[in-house]
Amino acid sequence: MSKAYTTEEQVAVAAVRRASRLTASVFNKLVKNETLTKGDKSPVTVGDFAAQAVISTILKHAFPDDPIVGEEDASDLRAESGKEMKDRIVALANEALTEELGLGDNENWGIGPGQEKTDAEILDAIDRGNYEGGSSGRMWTIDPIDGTKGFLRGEQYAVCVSLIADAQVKVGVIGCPNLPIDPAHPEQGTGVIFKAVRGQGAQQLTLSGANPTPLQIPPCTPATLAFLESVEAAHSKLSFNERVAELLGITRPPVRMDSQAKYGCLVRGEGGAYLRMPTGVGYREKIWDHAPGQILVEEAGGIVTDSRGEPLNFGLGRTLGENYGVIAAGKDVHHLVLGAVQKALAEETRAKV
Ligand SMILES: Nc1ncnc2c1ncn2[C@@H]1O[C@H](COP(=O)(O)O)[C@@H](OP(=O)(O)O)[C@H]1O
Ligand SMILES: [Mg+2]
Repeated sequence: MSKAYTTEEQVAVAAVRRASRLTASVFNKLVKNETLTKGDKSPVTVGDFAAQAVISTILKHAFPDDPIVGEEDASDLRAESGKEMKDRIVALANEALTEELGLGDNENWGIGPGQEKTDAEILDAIDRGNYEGGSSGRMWTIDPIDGTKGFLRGEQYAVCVSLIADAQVKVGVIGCPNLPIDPAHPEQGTGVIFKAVRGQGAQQLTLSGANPTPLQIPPCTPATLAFLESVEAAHSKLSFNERVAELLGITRPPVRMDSQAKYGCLVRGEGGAYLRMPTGVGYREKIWDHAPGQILVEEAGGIVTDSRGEPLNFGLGRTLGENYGVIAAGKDVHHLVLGAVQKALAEETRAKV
């Protein structure tokens, strides 16, 4: 019997590779040349839209009936005022879709030489990401540039795709163009793809699709643990992480990094636990920010829960619902981190009364 989700995995990897190459070229062509101190986010916007167009086009050709939950929508680009940006996006998306890459590509997926799309097709592809999500059936998630702040700083960001069926993540692919292939060997360069299929394990590849390496979270204790956490204090309550570290006797400083590259580093053993607690502004976590990471960690032998110890619920719509935070870690430390998180939460509650 053939393995489940083989085509889905191949399509998701092909889509993430092309979109990752596109984002790296947007950075080199646009971000480096534009004055970001003015707060001009247009390069990232162009990159986001074009990368979502590429992934969504590929998914539509391969799986025409599957709905998509994507971060972006094209309404601004359809207005006359969005024309210049739209033209840039269509050009970038077509460049990425038609590039000759070989390695697992397939003309039935709408990619390769001669596969240019019209403006309307590119805009429609972006808008296919408007699905509202839900607890039954298949759906894909796309986060074309996760960690936009990291992308603009030239640091970590990730191109993320997942397949969810009946609220369970089945396939997850995370492309990290700026992540070292092997931190112990910087001369090998950067550009990593993490992938996982339910029941079939997790692997790392290079962005060019080479050197598939199985991933298993290595053993860890509080003595060797460092928290992986956001760079942005607005995304995660970093002072809370400090208290949890204190309760666990953790002495290593946290590793701060943008995007779902944190999940990738966790499964490679660079850290030990990813802790993301809400900052209290009522923000709801988006499913595309955690679905690929969740399956990656679980398939590498780890556990992902919220601060109640409950699994993340991908069946509630575009968000994970009420925000109880995210704790991802190897089996040997997850319960310790969860216990310390609950203790720190109880302290906060006592301090309030
Ligand atoms: N107040 C908030 N709390 C938690 N996450 C938030 C947030 N505001 C934005 N985010 C999410 O945090 C993601 C980045 O996470 P990280 O800090 O781990 O890099 C953003 O993804 P995008 O960059 O794709 O928009 C965005 O979805
Ligand atoms: Mg994101």
